[in-house]
Amino acid sequence: MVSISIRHVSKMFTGHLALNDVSLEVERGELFFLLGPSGCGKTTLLRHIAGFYTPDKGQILFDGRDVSKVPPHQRGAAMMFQSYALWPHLTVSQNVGFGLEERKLPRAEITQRVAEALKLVKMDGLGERRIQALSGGQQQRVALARALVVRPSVFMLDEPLSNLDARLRIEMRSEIRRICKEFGLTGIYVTHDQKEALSMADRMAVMDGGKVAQVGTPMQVYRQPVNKMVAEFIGETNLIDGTVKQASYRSGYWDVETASGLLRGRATETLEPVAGQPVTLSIRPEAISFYDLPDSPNRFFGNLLERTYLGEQVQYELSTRDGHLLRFAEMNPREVYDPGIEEIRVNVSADDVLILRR
Ligand SMILES: Nc1ncnc2c1ncn2[C@@H]1O[C@H](COP(=O)(O)OP(=O)(O)OP(=O)(O)O)[C@@H](O)[C@H]1O
Repeated sequence: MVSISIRHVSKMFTGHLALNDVSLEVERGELFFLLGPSGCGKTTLLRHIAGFYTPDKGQILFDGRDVSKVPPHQRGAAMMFQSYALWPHLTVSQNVGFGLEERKLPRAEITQRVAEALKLVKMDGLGERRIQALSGGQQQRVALARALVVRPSVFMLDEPLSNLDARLRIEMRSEIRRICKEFGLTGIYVTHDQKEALSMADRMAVMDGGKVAQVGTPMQVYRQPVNKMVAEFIGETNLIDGTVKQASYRSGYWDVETASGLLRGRATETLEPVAGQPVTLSIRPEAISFYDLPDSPNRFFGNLLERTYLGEQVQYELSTRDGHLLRFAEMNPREVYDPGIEEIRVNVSADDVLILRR
């Protein structure tokens, strides 16, 4: 188990700044996610940690030791790619044991460690199978075993689940997390799938344009996004522009003038609003309800445009009086409302109206 420090790392690719002064601290044994839209620099950062790239500026430290110029195979890190990169002509055991053969370990130890790794990923008994004779999910487990068999101190995963179907992806999320925790691995996991990150991460960094926009636990990032980009990227949200009018009688809450009238919201930890400040309000769809909410001054009136029934929830679109489109969701719906209904009123608690810097 090692801790990883990334200190002021920048990387330029042919006139394009792929990483712009990135600093992060990853704790020992932590499963840390790098998340963000395509091209934001996630893979480039992961490759720096793995040692495939050297930073133009800054340092990467493992347990306080500068490894910026240490080659990949001397960093004690293992990497798992989206494309598994298994050898189709070898058996499962041969694939898993390949790294140990290269290190010239004794035969008996290789056999024992391969068997252990296969057991860990629930593939025991399938060691003699050819790779072609495996399902996508099983191939994924073999790739996992192959990465873990060398007992890495840092485990890096680059979109490891993107080739799996939806059901397997969900199953493998908890499997990978279990294995990382059982092994006590420091894991760095790259994905653009926010559900994967929210469900698996101890902490995450949301990246944008080569910079770190926010670092936090899944709940911190979801509940306290620092800006519009993070609020929109992590989960769905409704954004409404407005101007801060005054502090409300409850401390931490503010009244904001918007085209939909006066709305009351709470400021995030990183924002101390002042009267007259232009802000954006973020309201999650699941926070909006048909029902009156206690202590809620926030109401929207409009016509129901769309309805999507999804079983555990029903999603609606409301066209508000002032011409906004408001998306909202009722969880565990016992009844549904038809599109076309006019003059509907929906409510949202001040706790769920987040005031963000504009
Ligand atoms: N070897 C390279 N040479 C030149 N430009 C590169 C190279 N690798 C990445 N880039 C550029 O650097 C930026 C960051 O790329 P990177 O692959 O890190 O993004 P990403 O966040 O992992 O995206 P994705 O989710 O699409 O994989 C992109 O603009 C990309 O085109």
